Amino acid sequence: MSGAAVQVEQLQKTYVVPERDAGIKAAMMSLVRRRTRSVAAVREISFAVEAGEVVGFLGPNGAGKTTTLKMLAGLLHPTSGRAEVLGYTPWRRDRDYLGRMALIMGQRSQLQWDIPVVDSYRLNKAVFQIGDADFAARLGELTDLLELGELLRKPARNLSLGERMKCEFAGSLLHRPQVLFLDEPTIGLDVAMQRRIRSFVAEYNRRTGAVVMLTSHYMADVEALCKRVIVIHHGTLLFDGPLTELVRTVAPDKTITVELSEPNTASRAELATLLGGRVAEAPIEETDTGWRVKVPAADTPAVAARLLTGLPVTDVTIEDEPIEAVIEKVFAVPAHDEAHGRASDEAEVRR
Ligand SMILES: Nc1ncnc2c1ncn2[C@@H]1O[C@H](COP(=O)(O)OP(=O)(O)OP(=O)(O)O)[C@@H](O)[C@H]1O
Repeated sequence: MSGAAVQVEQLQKTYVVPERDAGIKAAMMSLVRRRTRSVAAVREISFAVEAGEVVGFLGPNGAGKTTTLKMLAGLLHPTSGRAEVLGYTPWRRDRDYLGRMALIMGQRSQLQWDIPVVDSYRLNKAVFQIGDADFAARLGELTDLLELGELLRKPARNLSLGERMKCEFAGSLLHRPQVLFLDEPTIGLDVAMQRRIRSFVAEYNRRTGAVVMLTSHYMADVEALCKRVIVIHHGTLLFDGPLTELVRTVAPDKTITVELSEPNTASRAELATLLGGRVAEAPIEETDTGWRVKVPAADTPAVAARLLTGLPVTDVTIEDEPIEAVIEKVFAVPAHDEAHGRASDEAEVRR
């Protein structure tokens, strides 16, 4: 495999789940003949992440994101395929590997519920064999960065969700992992706390050069942190590249809004003429104070210039399609993955 920090090749995970119809007869039958169903959660995905990169791992519910992160964190064995993280095969659970990565899940606490947070940290200190001086220095740094202060003395069960997440981060980073897998780290947090966690992740990446792979349903997280995104859907990799390229490909238009000193001085037909050429076919919408038009991104400067010279414009704004809308379009691909000749997500198997 190459020297990338994370290298994934043809990774697959199929869960086999028992299946039974309702009723006593079905329960009896299942004793002699077990019926199972296989769920293809991750299908032959391949990608590589270089040291220092922050990559957004996107997909709708059930796409296979958590399953992939769990394999990379060594919590699950794949059905087939290969992965190396920092040169280790994660599911061999090499002690050195576990000491160099962290998986933080927004919906699962890794802190001991009933003891003060700092005592949970002391347990981590022992597990990861962190020296006294390193522990004190790192805890001091993380306490400052995340403003933990008094929280360290409280049991985790007494913390608010946002406070707990800050403490989860600090606890998971005391051993200075070089790879961070973050699964919905801001889920359920208020906007201010989301921003706090986001800037903390960016700062940790900047200070340590750690690789970060992040799943989030909040596009603000992705926009703020990830230049590159990997999109999976139905377990299949749909896109891997710069976020800007994804936006350009899926939403190639920009919206220009002009406010006029004398609203509606230009008729729709006049405006269309002013826009000219194929731009004239773009959707034109009348607003209370002027017009809003959608134009191909490449034509934006020329169109804006024509509007500015041809109309009594008092204000002009040019916007990309909101990232949420872009991602929604990406996810709107059909459930059936014809390109791979698969008829369905789930195949029946009997034994
Ligand atoms: N332990 C399991 N046993 C059986 N099926 C599972 C198991 N875990 C996940 N799945 C199934 O595998 C598929 C992928 O699930 P996964 O949790 O990886 O998706 P996800 O992209 O993380 O979704 P979400 O955004 O909802 O967390 C889904 O169809 C899910 O129902």
